[in-house]
Amino acid sequence: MAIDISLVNGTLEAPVQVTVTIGILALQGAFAEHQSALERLDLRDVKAPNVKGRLDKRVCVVLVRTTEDLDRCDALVIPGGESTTIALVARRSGLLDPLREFIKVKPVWGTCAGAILLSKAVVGAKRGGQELLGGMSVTIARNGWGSQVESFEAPLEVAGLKDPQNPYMGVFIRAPVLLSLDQPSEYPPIEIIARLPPDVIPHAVPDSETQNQIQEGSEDPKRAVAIRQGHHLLTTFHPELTQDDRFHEYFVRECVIPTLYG
Ligand SMILES: NC(=O)CC[C@H](N)C(=O)O
Repeated sequence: MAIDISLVNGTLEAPVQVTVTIGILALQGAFAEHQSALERLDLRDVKAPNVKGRLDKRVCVVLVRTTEDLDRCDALVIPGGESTTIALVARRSGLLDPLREFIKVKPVWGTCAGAILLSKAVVGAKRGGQELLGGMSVTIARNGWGSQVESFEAPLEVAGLKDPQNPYMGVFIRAPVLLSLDQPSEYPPIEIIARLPPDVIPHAVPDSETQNQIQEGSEDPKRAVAIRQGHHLLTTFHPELTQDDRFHEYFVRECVIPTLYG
Protein backbone atom coordinates (compact mmCIF):
# COMPACT_ATOMS: atom_id res chain seq x y z
CA MET A 1 0.00 0.00 0.00
CA ALA A 2 1.45 3.41 -0.89
CA ILE A 3 -0.18 6.59 0.23
CA ASP A 4 1.05 9.95 -1.03
CA ILE A 5 0.47 12.86 1.29
CA SER A 6 0.53 16.11 -0.64
CA LEU A 7 1.42 19.53 0.65
CA VAL A 8 -1.15 22.06 -0.55
CA ASN A 9 -0.65 25.74 0.38
CA GLY A 10 1.73 24.67 3.13
CA THR A 11 -0.73 22.29 4.85
CA LEU A 12 -0.93 18.55 4.73
CA GLU A 13 -3.84 17.29 2.67
CA ALA A 14 -5.61 13.94 3.03
CA PRO A 15 -4.10 11.07 1.02
CA VAL A 16 -4.71 11.66 -2.66
CA GLN A 17 -3.39 8.58 -4.36
CA VAL A 18 -3.85 5.10 -2.93
CA THR A 19 -2.13 2.15 -4.56
CA VAL A 20 -3.35 -1.41 -3.99
CA THR A 21 -0.54 -3.96 -4.35
CA ILE A 22 -1.62 -7.53 -5.01
CA GLY A 23 0.85 -10.40 -5.16
CA ILE A 24 0.36 -13.52 -7.26
CA LEU A 25 2.23 -16.60 -6.11
CA ALA A 26 4.30 -17.34 -9.20
CA LEU A 27 5.96 -20.68 -8.45
CA GLN A 28 3.91 -22.77 -10.90
CA GLY A 29 0.55 -22.62 -12.68
CA ALA A 30 -1.69 -19.93 -14.17
CA PHE A 31 -0.14 -16.84 -12.56
CA ALA A 32 0.33 -14.88 -15.82
CA GLU A 33 -3.41 -15.11 -16.57
CA HIS A 34 -4.25 -13.71 -13.11
CA GLN A 35 -1.79 -10.91 -13.75
CA SER A 36 -3.55 -9.95 -17.01
CA ALA A 37 -6.96 -10.02 -15.33
CA LEU A 38 -5.84 -7.90 -12.36
CA GLU A 39 -4.13 -5.43 -14.69
CA ARG A 40 -7.33 -5.08 -16.73
CA LEU A 41 -9.26 -3.84 -13.67
CA ASP A 42 -10.02 -0.15 -13.42
CA LEU A 43 -10.16 0.63 -9.70
CA ARG A 44 -11.93 3.94 -10.35
CA ASP A 45 -15.02 1.77 -10.87
CA VAL A 46 -14.56 0.02 -7.51
CA LYS A 47 -16.58 1.50 -4.67
CA ALA A 48 -14.28 2.20 -1.72
CA PRO A 49 -16.27 4.29 0.77
CA ASN A 50 -13.55 4.39 3.43
CA VAL A 51 -10.74 5.52 1.19
CA LYS A 52 -9.96 9.18 1.69
CA GLY A 53 -8.58 10.19 -1.64
CA ARG A 54 -8.51 8.37 -4.96
CA LEU A 55 -7.64 4.78 -5.64
CA ASP A 56 -4.91 4.49 -8.19
CA LYS A 57 -6.49 3.43 -11.47
CA ARG A 58 -4.46 0.23 -11.74
CA VAL A 59 -3.68 -2.56 -9.29
CA CYS A 60 0.08 -2.87 -8.75
CA VAL A 61 0.86 -6.56 -9.36
CA VAL A 62 3.86 -8.35 -7.80
CA LEU A 63 4.81 -11.85 -8.97
CA VAL A 64 5.77 -13.51 -5.69
CA ARG A 65 8.76 -15.87 -5.67
CA THR A 66 10.59 -14.75 -2.53
CA THR A 67 9.73 -13.52 0.97
CA GLU A 68 10.88 -10.05 -0.10
CA ASP A 69 8.24 -10.08 -2.87
CA LEU A 70 5.61 -11.22 -0.37
CA ASP A 71 6.51 -8.44 2.08
CA ARG A 72 5.51 -5.85 -0.56
CA CYS A 73 1.95 -7.16 -0.92
CA ASP A 74 -1.36 -6.01 0.57
CA ALA A 75 -3.06 -9.23 -0.58
CA LEU A 76 -2.22 -12.42 -2.46
CA VAL A 77 -3.67 -14.64 -5.19
CA ILE A 78 -2.68 -18.32 -5.25
CA PRO A 79 -3.28 -19.59 -8.79
CA GLY A 80 -4.44 -22.88 -10.21
CA GLY A 81 -1.86 -25.42 -11.30
CA GLU A 82 -0.71 -28.38 -9.27
CA SER A 83 -1.14 -28.00 -5.54
CA THR A 84 1.48 -30.59 -4.57
CA THR A 85 4.09 -28.93 -6.79
CA ILE A 86 3.25 -25.43 -5.57
CA ALA A 87 3.61 -26.58 -1.94
CA LEU A 88 6.91 -28.34 -2.69
CA VAL A 89 8.43 -25.35 -4.46
CA ALA A 90 7.14 -23.04 -1.72
CA ARG A 91 8.90 -25.20 0.87
CA ARG A 92 12.15 -25.19 -1.13
CA SER A 93 11.92 -21.42 -1.56
CA GLY A 94 11.46 -20.90 2.18
CA LEU A 95 8.01 -19.45 1.50
CA LEU A 96 5.75 -21.96 3.25
CA ASP A 97 5.83 -20.45 6.75
CA PRO A 98 5.88 -16.80 5.54
CA LEU A 99 2.80 -17.63 3.44
CA ARG A 100 1.05 -19.14 6.49
CA GLU A 101 1.82 -15.99 8.48
CA PHE A 102 0.62 -13.78 5.61
CA ILE A 103 -2.69 -15.65 5.45
CA LYS A 104 -3.31 -14.98 9.15
CA VAL A 105 -3.44 -11.24 8.57
CA LYS A 106 -3.97 -10.35 4.91
CA PRO A 107 -6.55 -11.22 2.24
CA VAL A 108 -5.80 -14.25 0.10
CA TRP A 109 -7.69 -15.72 -2.86
CA GLY A 110 -7.03 -19.31 -3.91
CA THR A 111 -8.21 -20.62 -7.29
CA CYS A 112 -8.37 -24.38 -7.96
CA ALA A 113 -4.96 -25.67 -6.76
CA GLY A 114 -4.80 -22.44 -4.72
CA ALA A 115 -8.17 -23.34 -3.21
CA ILE A 116 -6.75 -26.67 -2.05
CA LEU A 117 -3.79 -24.91 -0.43
CA LEU A 118 -6.10 -22.47 1.41
CA SER A 119 -8.21 -25.29 2.89
CA LYS A 120 -7.58 -26.70 6.34
CA ALA A 121 -7.96 -30.35 5.23
CA VAL A 122 -7.72 -32.24 1.93
CA VAL A 123 -9.03 -35.62 0.78
CA GLY A 124 -7.26 -37.44 -2.07
CA ALA A 125 -3.79 -35.96 -1.60
CA LYS A 126 -0.94 -37.57 -3.54
CA ARG A 127 1.00 -40.33 -1.87
CA GLY A 128 3.51 -38.70 0.41
CA GLY A 129 0.96 -36.14 1.51
CA GLN A 130 0.15 -32.58 0.73
CA GLU A 131 1.27 -29.58 2.73
CA LEU A 132 -1.45 -26.98 3.13
CA LEU A 133 -1.37 -23.31 4.02
CA GLY A 134 -4.78 -23.33 5.70
CA GLY A 135 -6.73 -20.18 6.39
CA MET A 136 -10.23 -21.39 5.56
CA SER A 137 -12.15 -23.88 7.72
CA VAL A 138 -13.17 -26.22 4.91
CA THR A 139 -12.38 -29.74 3.74
CA ILE A 140 -11.77 -30.17 0.02
CA ALA A 141 -11.37 -33.17 -2.31
CA ARG A 142 -8.54 -32.98 -4.86
CA ASN A 143 -9.64 -33.89 -8.41
CA GLY A 144 -13.20 -34.23 -7.12
CA TRP A 145 -14.63 -34.28 -10.65
CA GLY A 146 -12.20 -36.84 -11.99
CA SER A 147 -9.32 -36.46 -14.41
CA GLN A 148 -8.41 -33.87 -17.04
CA VAL A 149 -10.88 -35.29 -19.60
CA GLU A 150 -13.71 -34.62 -17.19
CA SER A 151 -12.98 -30.89 -17.19
CA PHE A 152 -16.05 -28.81 -18.03
CA GLU A 153 -17.67 -25.38 -18.08
CA ALA A 154 -20.88 -24.51 -16.24
CA PRO A 155 -22.95 -21.33 -15.86
CA LEU A 156 -22.84 -20.41 -12.18
CA GLU A 157 -25.33 -18.58 -9.98
CA VAL A 158 -23.39 -15.63 -8.60
CA ALA A 159 -25.51 -13.66 -6.16
CA GLY A 160 -22.62 -11.64 -4.67
CA LEU A 161 -21.02 -10.37 -7.87
CA LYS A 162 -21.56 -7.29 -9.98
CA ASP A 163 -24.40 -7.86 -12.49
CA PRO A 164 -25.66 -10.95 -10.59
CA GLN A 165 -28.36 -11.53 -13.22
CA ASN A 166 -25.61 -12.50 -15.69
CA PRO A 167 -24.49 -16.05 -15.01
CA TYR A 168 -20.76 -16.54 -14.72
CA MET A 169 -19.19 -19.21 -16.92
CA GLY A 170 -17.04 -21.28 -14.55
CA VAL A 171 -14.10 -23.19 -16.07
CA PHE A 172 -13.38 -26.37 -14.08
CA ILE A 173 -10.09 -28.18 -14.82
CA ARG A 174 -9.32 -31.17 -12.58
CA ALA A 175 -11.13 -29.08 -10.06
CA PRO A 176 -11.42 -29.78 -6.36
CA VAL A 177 -14.80 -30.20 -4.65
CA LEU A 178 -15.74 -28.75 -1.28
CA LEU A 179 -16.78 -31.55 1.07
CA SER A 180 -17.57 -29.62 4.22
CA LEU A 181 -17.88 -25.99 5.22
CA ASP A 182 -17.11 -26.01 8.94
CA GLN A 183 -17.82 -23.12 11.20
CA PRO A 184 -15.60 -23.23 14.30
CA SER A 185 -16.03 -20.14 16.47
CA GLU A 186 -12.51 -18.82 15.86
CA TYR A 187 -13.18 -18.40 12.11
CA PRO A 188 -15.38 -15.74 10.47
CA PRO A 189 -18.65 -16.91 8.89
CA ILE A 190 -18.54 -18.65 5.51
CA GLU A 191 -20.57 -17.08 2.72
CA ILE A 192 -21.32 -18.93 -0.53
CA ILE A 193 -20.64 -16.60 -3.47
CA ALA A 194 -21.25 -18.98 -6.38
CA ARG A 195 -23.12 -22.25 -6.78
CA LEU A 196 -23.33 -24.89 -9.45
CA PRO A 197 -26.62 -25.26 -11.26
CA PRO A 198 -28.65 -28.11 -9.69
CA ASP A 199 -28.16 -30.47 -12.66
CA VAL A 200 -24.36 -30.60 -12.30
CA ILE A 201 -23.29 -33.15 -9.71
CA PRO A 202 -19.66 -33.95 -8.86
CA HIS A 203 -19.71 -37.72 -9.36
CA ALA A 204 -16.07 -38.50 -8.68
CA VAL A 205 -16.43 -37.81 -4.96
CA PRO A 206 -17.76 -40.93 -3.28
CA ASP A 207 -21.00 -40.19 -1.46
CA SER A 208 -19.59 -41.83 1.66
CA GLU A 209 -17.15 -38.90 1.91
CA THR A 210 -19.92 -36.37 2.16
CA GLN A 211 -23.04 -38.11 3.43
CA ASN A 212 -22.30 -37.54 7.11
CA GLN A 213 -21.46 -33.91 6.58
CA ILE A 214 -24.78 -32.68 5.18
CA GLN A 215 -27.17 -31.88 7.95
CA GLU A 216 -30.85 -32.02 7.20
CA GLY A 217 -32.09 -28.79 5.71
CA SER A 218 -28.59 -27.45 5.07
CA GLU A 219 -27.04 -27.00 1.66
CA ASP A 220 -24.88 -29.61 -0.03
CA PRO A 221 -21.33 -28.16 0.18
CA LYS A 222 -20.47 -29.84 -3.15
CA ARG A 223 -22.61 -27.26 -4.94
CA ALA A 224 -20.60 -24.38 -3.47
CA VAL A 225 -17.82 -23.44 -5.88
CA ALA A 226 -16.89 -19.98 -4.59
CA ILE A 227 -16.92 -19.10 -0.92
CA ARG A 228 -15.72 -16.22 1.14
CA GLN A 229 -14.60 -16.39 4.76
CA GLY A 230 -13.65 -13.04 6.25
CA HIS A 231 -11.12 -11.52 3.86
CA HIS A 232 -10.32 -14.81 2.13
CA LEU A 233 -11.86 -16.02 -1.11
CA LEU A 234 -11.81 -19.56 -2.53
CA THR A 235 -12.91 -20.56 -6.03
CA THR A 236 -12.67 -24.16 -7.23
CA PHE A 237 -12.69 -23.01 -10.88
CA HIS A 238 -10.49 -20.66 -12.95
CA PRO A 239 -11.79 -17.06 -13.26
CA GLU A 240 -8.44 -16.04 -14.76
CA LEU A 241 -9.07 -18.17 -17.87
CA THR A 242 -12.06 -16.08 -18.95
CA GLN A 243 -12.42 -12.43 -19.95
CA ASP A 244 -15.09 -11.96 -17.26
CA ASP A 245 -13.24 -10.12 -14.50
CA ARG A 246 -16.06 -10.01 -11.96
CA PHE A 247 -14.31 -12.29 -9.46
CA HIS A 248 -11.12 -10.23 -9.63
CA GLU A 249 -13.22 -7.12 -9.09
CA TYR A 250 -15.04 -8.83 -6.21
CA PHE A 251 -11.78 -9.80 -4.49
CA VAL A 252 -10.44 -6.25 -4.63
CA ARG A 253 -13.77 -4.61 -3.67
CA GLU A 254 -14.95 -6.97 -0.93
CA CYS A 255 -11.81 -8.56 0.49
CA VAL A 256 -8.84 -6.26 -0.12
CA ILE A 257 -10.17 -2.68 0.14
CA PRO A 258 -12.19 -3.22 3.37
CA THR A 259 -9.18 -4.92 4.99
CA LEU A 260 -6.90 -2.05 4.08
CA TYR A 261 -9.33 0.77 4.80
CA GLY A 262 -12.30 -0.67 6.71
N1 LIG B 1 -6.60 -26.73 -12.37
C1 LIG B 1 -6.05 -26.95 -11.20
O1 LIG B 1 -5.56 -26.08 -10.50
C2 LIG B 1 -6.06 -28.39 -10.80
C3 LIG B 1 -5.65 -28.64 -9.38
C4 LIG B 1 -5.05 -30.02 -9.27
N2 LIG B 1 -6.03 -31.04 -9.41
C5 LIG B 1 -4.32 -30.14 -7.92
O2 LIG B 1 -4.50 -30.93 -7.16
O3 LIG B 1 -3.54 -29.43 -7.56
